[in-house]
Amino acid sequence: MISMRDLTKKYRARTAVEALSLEIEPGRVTGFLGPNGAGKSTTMRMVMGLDAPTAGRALVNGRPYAELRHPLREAGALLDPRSAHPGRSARAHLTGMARSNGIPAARVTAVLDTVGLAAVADRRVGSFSLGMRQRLGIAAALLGDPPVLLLDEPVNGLDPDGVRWLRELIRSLAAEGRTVFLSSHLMSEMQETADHVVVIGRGRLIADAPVASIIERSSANAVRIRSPRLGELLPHLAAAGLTVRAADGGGRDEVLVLGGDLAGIGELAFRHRVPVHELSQRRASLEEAYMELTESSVEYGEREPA
Ligand SMILES: Nc1ncnc2c1ncn2[C@@H]1O[C@H](COP(=O)(O)OP(=O)(O)OP(=O)(O)O)[C@@H](O)[C@H]1O
Repeated sequence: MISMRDLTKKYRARTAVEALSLEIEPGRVTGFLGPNGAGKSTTMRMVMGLDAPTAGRALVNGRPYAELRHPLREAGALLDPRSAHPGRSARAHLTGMARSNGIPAARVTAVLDTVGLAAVADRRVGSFSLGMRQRLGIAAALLGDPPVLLLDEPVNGLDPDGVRWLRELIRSLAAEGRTVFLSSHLMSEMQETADHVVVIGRGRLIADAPVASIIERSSANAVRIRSPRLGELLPHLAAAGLTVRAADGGGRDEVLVLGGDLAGIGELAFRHRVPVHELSQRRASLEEAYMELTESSVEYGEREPA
């Protein structure tokens, strides 16, 4: 379990993280989302005791990270895949960590196997690709078999097989009852992996809710309706207070109806004797829901021309 209470970090005049209060629960994958510069890495660094909060606090299993007796056995993190020394082998890197944390050497072999680096364990880390470094960072996070895991952009650099492997690993870690806190900019991957998401923008909390309810609330949920006499139906939809917009990639005989449900719209068409050739639910994606939530808090990057 990770708890944050009014967690705040200021860099001179800039507030990177502002009064975040959150409980990251065990037994599920919590995705951590936000635009570039929103404060995700800073938050994770404060949880792991690498940055001191300006105000508030972050607790891991009820205590500040710095006060944990066996930190690697309580929380593991992948924060920077470049943190391993390039001149050392993967095995030497992990063995050093295990030794200084009282972790049995057998764990090194076990985690190298888990992340698929057993065959290259004795090669210098400097010769590793980004994906291999990510795997090594994940091995380091898993080394102490901790109940809490923080992974900052772990998908970066992984090939499609690697992405899939990581998704399954993350899901199984949460299924074992661990707390998994994961940041990523890949929304489709997050939708597949996370049970719950925390969204921040400009350091402030925007949403803290199950993935399903974040998607449910999106205005991109709609009913697609196709009819050869669509023109007759449109005034009735408007009279029922429903908004209509062009269907993405659809023809002139179809529209998306916002704010209604399948049954109601089907019955409306039936009452007015308008034939319907298609009536289907269009579900929003996490990406669409996320875009709406963060629209006003994007600081960096391109904007749509006005
Ligand atoms: N050491 C530092 N000194 C000054 N400002 C910093 C420092 N570290 C982070 N910041 C600022 O704090 C803000 C939050 O940065 P952070 O890296 O936590 O965001 P992020 O959500 O992880 O972004 P990204 O998605 O781009 O990785 C940014 O405006 C950043 O410039």
